[in-house]
Amino acid sequence: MKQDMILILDLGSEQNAQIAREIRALGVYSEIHPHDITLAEVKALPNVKGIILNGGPNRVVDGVEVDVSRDIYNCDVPVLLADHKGDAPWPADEAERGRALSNFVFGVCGAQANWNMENFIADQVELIRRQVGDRNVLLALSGGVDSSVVAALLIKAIGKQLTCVHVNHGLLRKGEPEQVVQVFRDQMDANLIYVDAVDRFLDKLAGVAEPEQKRKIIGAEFIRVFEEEARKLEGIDFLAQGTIYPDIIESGTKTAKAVKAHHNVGGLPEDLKFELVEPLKMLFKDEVRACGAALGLPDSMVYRQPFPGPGLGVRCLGAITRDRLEAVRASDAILREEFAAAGLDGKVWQYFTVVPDFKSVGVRDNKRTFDWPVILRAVNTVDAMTATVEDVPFPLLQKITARITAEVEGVNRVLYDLTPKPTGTIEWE
Ligand SMILES: Nc1ncnc2c1ncn2[C@@H]1O[C@H](COP(=O)(O)OP(=O)(O)OP(=O)(O)O)[C@@H](O)[C@H]1O
Repeated sequence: MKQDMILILDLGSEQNAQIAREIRALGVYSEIHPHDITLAEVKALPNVKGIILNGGPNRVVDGVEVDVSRDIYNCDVPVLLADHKGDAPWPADEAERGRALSNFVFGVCGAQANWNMENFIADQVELIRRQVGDRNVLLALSGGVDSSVVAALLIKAIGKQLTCVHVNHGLLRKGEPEQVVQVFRDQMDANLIYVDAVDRFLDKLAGVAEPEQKRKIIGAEFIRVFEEEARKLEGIDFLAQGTIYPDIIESGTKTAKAVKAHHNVGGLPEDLKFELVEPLKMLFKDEVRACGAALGLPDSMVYRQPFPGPGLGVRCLGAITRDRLEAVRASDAILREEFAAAGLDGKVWQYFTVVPDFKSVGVRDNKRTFDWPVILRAVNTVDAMTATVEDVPFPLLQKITARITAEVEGVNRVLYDLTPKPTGTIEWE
């Protein structure tokens, strides 16, 4: 490993991830570990230059104040105890906090600012080669940021020892399956299995209107398709996954409550046993994007907005029909094009279209129409717990309306969803 490290030991702070990110922003690598790590485990970590004992409101667990083992205080690297008995231990002002961190990291610990993507990629390539040897790895490649960056990293490390499986379930956005094939098969010369499962998914979903039921069918069918492909292959020992650092932090440290189990290609049958390769598990999302860009993935893949697992399936409200699904896909493509042309694509957190399962009366070329509406949604959020509606310029809304009603078959109206979260959720289903 090439980079110096500042270790954050979790003594119940709610700012562990934030402090780690801010230290990394100074160019120094930082990892969060639980408070009961042993001195031997600390010593086994590479290049630890300093330790922050990060106390906070969750320090008292079941009436007992948690602490690290005594010998960590006497460790041969500087130890900073950030705990002011219940107060926020770090300055609230970002610049002041930056100065405090910089003083400890560089002034006290003498760490080098050598955390960068080039070194990270070089380290990971070495680690992946060491873990995998001459064996083979399987990856479910959605074309989303996380699995795409894992794919690019593994292609660099082990080339054709990686097999990627991309499942086109018919619920992807316009151009996405084509882009996966073009980037990974054509440009990166990867082993890519492209599975056209469109009919299979849409047949299974036919007539199913209940949102949770739709999500379950999509999830279960995905596992089934992926499992079938995995069984056709021989000599695969590893499964690569796009687990990222927030997935791990959110699965719970010993002081914080577990937020959620981290998701991945879970649900594979017991007899399909793989060892996991998770090269992004120490990266925050912005670092995953930087890694993807450094590996040469196109911006449209690396900086794409978040997209729900069940894809367009939850934006084609109620029971999915092929014609309404096409209306969602075509209107979504127009919205994305117009937002990009107006420079809103890098600014608005998430924007998409929804097609409900009812029609309204309209008029076109002096003739009565009876068609669907398209609902536009554009929201901003920091943590996805709350969201505000983007104040889209009215002329742009009018232009998008004109294009959608002219170009998308079966649509005669366009609506803008003005609802923040709460009371609406970001997605409609
Ligand atoms: N259509 C698909 N084809 C192949 N693999 C898929 C597909 N959809 C999902 N996956 C796999 O399931 C994982 C979890 O999917 P999810 O939709 O929750 O995305 P995610 O965690 O945001 O990851 P990503 O950014 O890679 O899409 C993906 O990382 C990928 O490995």
